[in-house]
Amino acid sequence: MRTSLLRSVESAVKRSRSAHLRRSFHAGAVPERKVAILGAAGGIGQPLSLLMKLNPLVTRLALYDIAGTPGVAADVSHINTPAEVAGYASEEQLGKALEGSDLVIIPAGVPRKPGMTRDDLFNINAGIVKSLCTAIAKYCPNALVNMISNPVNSTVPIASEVFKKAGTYDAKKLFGVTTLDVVRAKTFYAGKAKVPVSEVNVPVVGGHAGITILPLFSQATPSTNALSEEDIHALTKRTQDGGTEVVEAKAGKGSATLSMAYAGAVFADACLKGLNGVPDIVECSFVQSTVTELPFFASKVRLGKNGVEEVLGLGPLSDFEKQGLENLKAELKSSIEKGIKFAKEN
Ligand SMILES: NC(=O)c1ccc[n+]([C@@H]2O[C@H](COP(=O)([O-])OP(=O)(O)OC[C@H]3O[C@@H](n4cnc5c(N)ncnc54)[C@H](O)[C@@H]3O)[C@@H](O)[C@H]2O)c1
Ligand SMILES: O=C(O)C[C@H](O)C(=O)O
Repeated sequence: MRTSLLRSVESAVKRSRSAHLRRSFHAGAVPERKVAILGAAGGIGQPLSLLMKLNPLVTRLALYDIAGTPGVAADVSHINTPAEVAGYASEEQLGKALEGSDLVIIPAGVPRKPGMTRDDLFNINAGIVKSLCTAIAKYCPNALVNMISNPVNSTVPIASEVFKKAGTYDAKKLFGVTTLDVVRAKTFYAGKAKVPVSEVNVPVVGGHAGITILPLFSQATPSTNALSEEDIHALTKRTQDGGTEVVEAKAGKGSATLSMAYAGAVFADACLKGLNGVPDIVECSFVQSTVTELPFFASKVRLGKNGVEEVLGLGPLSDFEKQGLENLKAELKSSIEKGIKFAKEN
């Protein structure tokens, strides 16, 4: 009788201890994180919402769009992962969607059709980004912002100006998402160099349009002697034209959505890990920078508890890359200035 009583007390104590350990582990090691996706019902937004619902670091997922959000939110919410999903479907609900967010991902805006440049999207997307960033400044001024909407070379400067005007700008928290360029460079390099794609790393610097996209294949790992100069030039061109390759293949039905959702989810996961204090999280991103004379530039960035912890330098460049760097500066400078001018005048 006594032994059975003792056993049941012991097991109750054990249960309570392990419940306590579980609670303190959740409270201490994995903080609650709210992620908002603006443009969640779009070509990128939908698969990105799915991928963020699968991310164990996300506690709450706010899906906002001007059309189609209830369906996407209901659909994604049925997936049996912990993140709680809520849909927000009109401008009046934008504040609720943003409140308490740690990370806001913006894939809102129009995509390219064949024959267009990313800059051709400026007239429509600049206004969309400006109004969304005005709301971010109001409702979640401390959130990290992952800008996907094109032209990234201009939308990131627009966001910085909107935040400056609102008095909330923190350069450490604003990121242009260029991860898709890295994803492409890794894939194309692995195919050509015949190395396992999962082991490949290639930094991509500069910006996110045409020749402003500069993959640094001289720093690619695993390194190889198997590639000729001609191969490197062709890989560079293919990476720079990767977006156009998809736009043409989709023949008027938009631009990259699935690979972009993957890239966006990879970058968002890196941001969340940085926020949670995971050390040595490094990704390329278009951020405020002193790496060159340009005020914004994509390079490797170390992510931390406040967003950007360190903007890393370019490392040694080949002569071909040095030339590419000089060639991209004029276009990137003018796209940055165009964004700043728009935000100052509107
Ligand atoms: N950074 C990159 O590497 C990268 C890659 C691919 C696409 N993009 C860009 O991402 C953007 C979206 O592409 P997509 O294929 O998903 O387009 P899409 O048209 O399929 O979806 C865009 C969504 O944005 C929504 N939207 C429009 N105005 C809005 C507003 N004010 N607030 C909230 N939502 C709004 C639309 O309703 C739509 O659901 C485009 O600008 C595209 O060029 C960037
Ligand atoms: O090419 C586009 O217009 C979309 C995006 O920027 C991409 O690189 O795929």
